[in-house]
Amino acid sequence: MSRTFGVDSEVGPLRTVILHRPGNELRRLTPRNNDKLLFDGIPWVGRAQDEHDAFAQTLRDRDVEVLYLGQLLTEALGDPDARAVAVADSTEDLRLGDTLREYLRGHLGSLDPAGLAETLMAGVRNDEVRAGGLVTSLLADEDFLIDPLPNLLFTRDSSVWIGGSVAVTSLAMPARARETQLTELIYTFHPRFKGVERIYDHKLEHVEGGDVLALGPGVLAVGVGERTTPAGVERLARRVFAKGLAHTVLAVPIAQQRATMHLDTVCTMVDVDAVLMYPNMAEEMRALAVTAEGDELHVAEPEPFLVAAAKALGIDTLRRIDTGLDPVTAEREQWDDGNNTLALAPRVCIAYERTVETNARLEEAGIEVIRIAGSELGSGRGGPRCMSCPVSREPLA
Ligand SMILES: NC(=O)NCCC[C@H](N)C(=O)O
Repeated sequence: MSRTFGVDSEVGPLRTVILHRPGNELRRLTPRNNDKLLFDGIPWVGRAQDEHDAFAQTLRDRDVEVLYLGQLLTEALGDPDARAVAVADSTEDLRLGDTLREYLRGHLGSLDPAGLAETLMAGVRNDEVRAGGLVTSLLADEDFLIDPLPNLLFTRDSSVWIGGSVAVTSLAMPARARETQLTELIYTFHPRFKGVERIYDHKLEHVEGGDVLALGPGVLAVGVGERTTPAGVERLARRVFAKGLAHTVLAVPIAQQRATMHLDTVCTMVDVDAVLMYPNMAEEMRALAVTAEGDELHVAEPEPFLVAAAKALGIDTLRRIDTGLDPVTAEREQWDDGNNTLALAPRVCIAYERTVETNARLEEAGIEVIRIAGSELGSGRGGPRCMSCPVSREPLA
């Protein structure tokens, strides 16, 4: 089946999506490194894989094509130029020193595409290579020479499609920064994506895909908080305006804390005119509407988010459905990613089964909720939207 690229809304029928089946990179998590690697616990990897397989099957059952990041990376690394970039980029770290860097470059260069892809994702421990030399001897056995990337699971954050162009993002947390080296490789070297216009790259100001919501054709909302920076949204706005990919970017300040790390942890769209929102924050959420004024940016005064969004979309109101039932349930279910739904089409979404009250609210509002298990997947603090990067959605009729 041939499908074109492009995403101009949150809810247009989903056609193609990139997921990452969790693998050995999750087996690197220990109680000593899980905080730094942005996981709340140590997932049972086999069960996480089962849950993820069921998620992927749910998508296929609804006629969504599922691409896997690991597979795309392996295929991209079939190109010798891609391998050279991958080896150079993954060994830049100043912790390595010259001797170890040279050794590692030789080691990585000897791997086949699948082996190299696996190593780039799962990382390399000091005791897994017999490098020799001073740095090797001084590092502990369990020190990573190349850090593992357990958050690859959250493909939403490391690239985002805006119209028919893709933005390789710039991730703020050191534990995730290298993920975008991999998405950059995929979009540069994979035959499927050759020639696609790229409007952002991983060396620019921080922007994370979980903060970018395509509210409707021509309208983006971008959360600015723990991850995406004010300078990041400014840069992204300039780029999308220059390419005619949007007429309005709503910059939405969100609390700089883990519970609300991305805009999609507090707000996702479930219909062309309805959002699921975390009620404990909904009242105070504001947006600054940014539009183009020649080559400059025009920034409007802050307005309530729902008001600014409805105006930009040219509709009377954006309906709000609340996470949870009371403030405490809302707080628990927001933490468990009840907010983080993935729309398959207007009024159809995937949600974690555990966020019982939120799912009931959605159904009361006429939204079909397809429930998936996420007891293990959830330990990385991300839900169905975080775990998916839509590459193609049908335009809204
Ligand atoms: N869009 C999202 O909210 N993604 C979830 C990212 C979770 C990951 N452990 C992180 O802290 O970045």
